[in-house]
Amino acid sequence: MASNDDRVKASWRSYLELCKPNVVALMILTSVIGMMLASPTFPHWKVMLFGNLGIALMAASAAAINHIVDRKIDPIMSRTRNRPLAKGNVDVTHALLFSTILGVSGMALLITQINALTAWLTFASLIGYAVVYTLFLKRATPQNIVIGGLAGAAPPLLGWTSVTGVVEPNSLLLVLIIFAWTPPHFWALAIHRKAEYAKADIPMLPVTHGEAYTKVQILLYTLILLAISLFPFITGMSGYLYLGAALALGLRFIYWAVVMIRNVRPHAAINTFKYSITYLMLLFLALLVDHYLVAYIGT
Ligand code: HEM
Ligand SMILES: CC(C)=CCC/C(C)=C/CC/C(C)=C/COP(=O)(O)OP(=O)(O)O
Repeated sequence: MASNDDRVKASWRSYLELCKPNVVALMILTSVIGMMLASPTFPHWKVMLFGNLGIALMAASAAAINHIVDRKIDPIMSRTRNRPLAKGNVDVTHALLFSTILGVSGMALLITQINALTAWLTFASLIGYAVVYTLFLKRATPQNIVIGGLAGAAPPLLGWTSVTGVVEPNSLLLVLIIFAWTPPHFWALAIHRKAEYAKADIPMLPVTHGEAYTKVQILLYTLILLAISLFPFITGMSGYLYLGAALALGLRFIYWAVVMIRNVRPHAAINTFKYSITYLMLLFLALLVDHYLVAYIGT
């Protein structure tokens, strides 16, 4: 029999799971880097702490709403059937309350400690993901994740505006990178999980247009991504170290897209999905290292 302690731990874990912590962690890495690139000096500790905390709370709130909206389809797919609401470990009322607490405290932090622009842009991202994508687009069109991807791509912009209070062109470049990255990131997983999405009646691209078509789309987006990822170098935001990293990481992504199209390797789709996460992490770290290296060498 489970002890009281086990039950408490299980419920903590369930609430943590509602936040999609790994996804939010990578988002926060991109918002931290957005903050650091926004100014030549290191951002004020208050902006770093309250800005990222506010953005993380709002993203986690959106993730919890996603769990609530998807509670009927999550039990159908093996990847999601153990989620807290799908399993009944957390009920809708508690999840809604939890999401509201996260969202309201995130918004309060951003408005009082950061600035109104960042707060409202973050709120727009929350609505974009939790309502526009999850409630409508996900069930309506195979272009769901392309349009919905804009919400997930926002964190570097949110980090940037936390520091500057204004939307600047370079911050939009970072958004564009994640926007172009999202289709290959997600469609690789969707190919791997095609049968489950079909079973749940969700019109993901591999279900509606087939695997071969989706793989070509992935290749096209990885080519676009490689091109877009060079913009920070072209505009002078980053230097040669970043250029080298963007080229190497981008070519590796294209390699995986081609491996998928050639259909000669088992597990190519899931490996491409895993690589997409490594790609984004390393690309943003390269932006960061380059930024401080250039500043250091320049002094
Ligand atoms: C609309 C846009 C996006 C869609 C549809 C999408 C979809 C997904 C899905 C279905 C998973 C699998 C989750 C699981 O197995 O539990 C996943 C995992 C992941 N995604 Fe995304 N994603 C999107 C945007 C992003 C963004 C913007 C980031 C970060 C900047 C991100 C980072 C991750 C990470 C780190 C994982 C691994 C999670 C884990 O291992 O627990 N995703 N994504
Ligand atoms: C405020 C802000 C920055 C908001 C962004 C919030 C956020 C956590 C976006 C995550 C994107 C994501 C994991 C989409 C997958 O949803 P899915 O429903 O297709 O995947 P699932 O089946 O794994 O739930």
